[in-house]
Amino acid sequence: MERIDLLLTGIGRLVTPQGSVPRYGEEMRHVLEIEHAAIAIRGDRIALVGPQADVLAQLNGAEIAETLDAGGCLVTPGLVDPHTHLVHGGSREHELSLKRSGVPYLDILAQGGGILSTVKATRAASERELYDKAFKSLDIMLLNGVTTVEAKSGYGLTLDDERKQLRVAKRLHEGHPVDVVPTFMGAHAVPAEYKGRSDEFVDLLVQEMLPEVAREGLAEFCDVFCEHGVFTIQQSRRILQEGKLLGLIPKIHADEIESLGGAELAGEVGAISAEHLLAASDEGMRMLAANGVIPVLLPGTSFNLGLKQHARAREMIDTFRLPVALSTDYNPGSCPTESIQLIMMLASLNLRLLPEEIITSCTINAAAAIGRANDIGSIEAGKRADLTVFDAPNIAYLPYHFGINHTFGVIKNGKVAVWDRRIEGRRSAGER
Ligand SMILES: N=CN[C@@H](CCC(=O)O)C(=O)O
Ligand SMILES: [Zn+2]
Repeated sequence: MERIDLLLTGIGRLVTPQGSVPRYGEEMRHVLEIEHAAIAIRGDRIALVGPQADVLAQLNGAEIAETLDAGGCLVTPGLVDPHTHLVHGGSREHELSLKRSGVPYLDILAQGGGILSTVKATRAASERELYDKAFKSLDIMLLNGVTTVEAKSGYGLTLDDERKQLRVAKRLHEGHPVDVVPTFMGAHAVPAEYKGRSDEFVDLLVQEMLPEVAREGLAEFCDVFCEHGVFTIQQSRRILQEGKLLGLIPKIHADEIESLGGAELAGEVGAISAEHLLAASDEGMRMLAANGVIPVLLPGTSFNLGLKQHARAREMIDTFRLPVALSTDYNPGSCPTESIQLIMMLASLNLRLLPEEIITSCTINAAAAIGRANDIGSIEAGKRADLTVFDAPNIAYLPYHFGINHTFGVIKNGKVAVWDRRIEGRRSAGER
């Protein structure tokens, strides 16, 4: 056996989905569970995983640079957050009372607030300010156990301001332990200067913004807010198809508030994922399934907007055999939280997902929603050594004991990124 850089022992329970593709329907419940496990890491890769006795036997005679005892904690793959609006200026607590008095989300946007208020703040912010603010959010995500995050632009809405957001995302990827995956979302809202002229804004997007973003390699995905009063099905189709021709993989905010046919469009254009989907039709869900589109559900958003309706996750899994993923949708308007563990709780409460389905949704299926299921999302030899260590006896405990952060440790790219001294306390307590 070659040299091992890091050996993680004393894992009370290891839970992981398996494979390099999304888990569909009832497969989402099939996770591997190993008690008293260990993981050997070489460089940024997992070299060995299994029951501790087996791993130690296989390592017999190997040089081990560092050994860490997980103190009997629960270990899962590093969590993946595949839908965030990470980079933005300002915040929108000034809209809270308006929202709570019953003014709908889309009405606030139509009045020039909502997303457009964050557009003003983002345009006014320097690259440094955007970087520092997003860096803090990434710290919170990491401390919550997240190791990879998708980040959308969409608060610039001019070529230069969109490029500014995407450049910040790139620098964050380089400068923060959490990996940041960039998505161009110039079609997030029609900016004030194009009010009533949305087709002209779409021309600008297609003719100038998309080609430049693709030319500079600033994004992997292209996303559109397809919604009543924002971008129509026809406009969304045009943007996503043009983006696809330029090598940007389609994603879509679909059927969040009204059933417009966004899920159907996701299937038609071959999107990698469709997001929200509260109002998706049966035909829409059938189209997602027929075209391998991953539904990314955002229960924090429906919760925070006070909506009675939730995405029909049980039907998606049980009837349509879809590979559901979960995400925070972290953004300053509809879901101002970085806490993926809150989302786990809401997925249990409002989407009726089982603990195994929740773990799968936050790991391998979330990784697949950003095209990375072959690299992250499970604990297997050869995969990236991204691991989250929880102070919990099992995975059901995570959504059960809610409102707190269970994460005690995070290994990112084979390196210790978070290690709470309370792990040591757990170990000594276990030994007594
Ligand atoms: N729905 C559109 N976009 C975001 C919200 C953005 C905002 O309100 O600033 C979402 O995914 O919920
Ligand atoms: Zn969103």
